Amino acid sequence: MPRFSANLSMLFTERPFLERFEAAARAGFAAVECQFPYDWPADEVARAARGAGVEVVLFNFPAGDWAAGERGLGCLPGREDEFRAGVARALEYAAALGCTRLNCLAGVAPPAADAAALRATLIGNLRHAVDACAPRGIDVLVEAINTRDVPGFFVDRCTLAAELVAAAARDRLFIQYDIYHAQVMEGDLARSIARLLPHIGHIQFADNPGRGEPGSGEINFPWLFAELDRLGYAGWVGAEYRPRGADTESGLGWLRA
Ligand SMILES: O=C(O)[C@H](O)C(=O)CO
Ligand SMILES: [Mg+2]
Repeated sequence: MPRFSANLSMLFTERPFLERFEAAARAGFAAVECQFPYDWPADEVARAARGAGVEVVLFNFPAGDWAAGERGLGCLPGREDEFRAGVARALEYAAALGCTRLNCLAGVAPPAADAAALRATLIGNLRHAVDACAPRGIDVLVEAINTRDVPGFFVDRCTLAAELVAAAARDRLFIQYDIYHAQVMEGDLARSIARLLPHIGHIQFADNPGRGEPGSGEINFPWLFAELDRLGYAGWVGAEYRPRGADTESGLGWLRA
């Protein structure tokens, strides 16, 4: 069985953020991740994780003005200083939390932007992030997000994420393979995971359609989880879905199974 982590930005949201760590531990998770911890002081987040006895395995670099529709700064020309400040902030949280993986969201391509300029900006930012993170023992990830949910997201396929990882040419830079986004955009999950496996540093999942828990849609998760074992994937697999019921616990049948 893969090693599962609970994404606390989507699971256990029936509780305040700092209480979700304990809830995840009680439900059987040894590890948690989140999208953005920055609304809470790093020492309070660290205390919650320590108190619950869970490892914090992943979160994202700051991603710009979320309320205004921004979904990452990685590919945005002219925003490099802000991206770098975000890397520094993420590193402070990572140190407090003992977290060794940080995910870069590329962002939404501005209308009529030059794709070559966006790509060059993203590669430069990924190199900067790795150069800042690797000496601290932290891996950097880049994730593909589907453009049905986030129209215009620059890195829309895992194949593109893989190309960017190769182009940036840095050790400790990996793909964050989100099974939900990959199913929407590319399908053929097992073959694609097998092909990209040496470059995958973290996996996340939700079912499709609806981004619900395993069993709510079309993906055969028992088979796919067994396949991750068969392929020898040893990293974390993050549950990043919207629970269907009012409480997260009632939708954890897939974990018990
Ligand atoms: O939406 C996703 O799949 C990402 O993992 C994320 O953290 C964006 O908020
Ligand atoms: Mg994801």
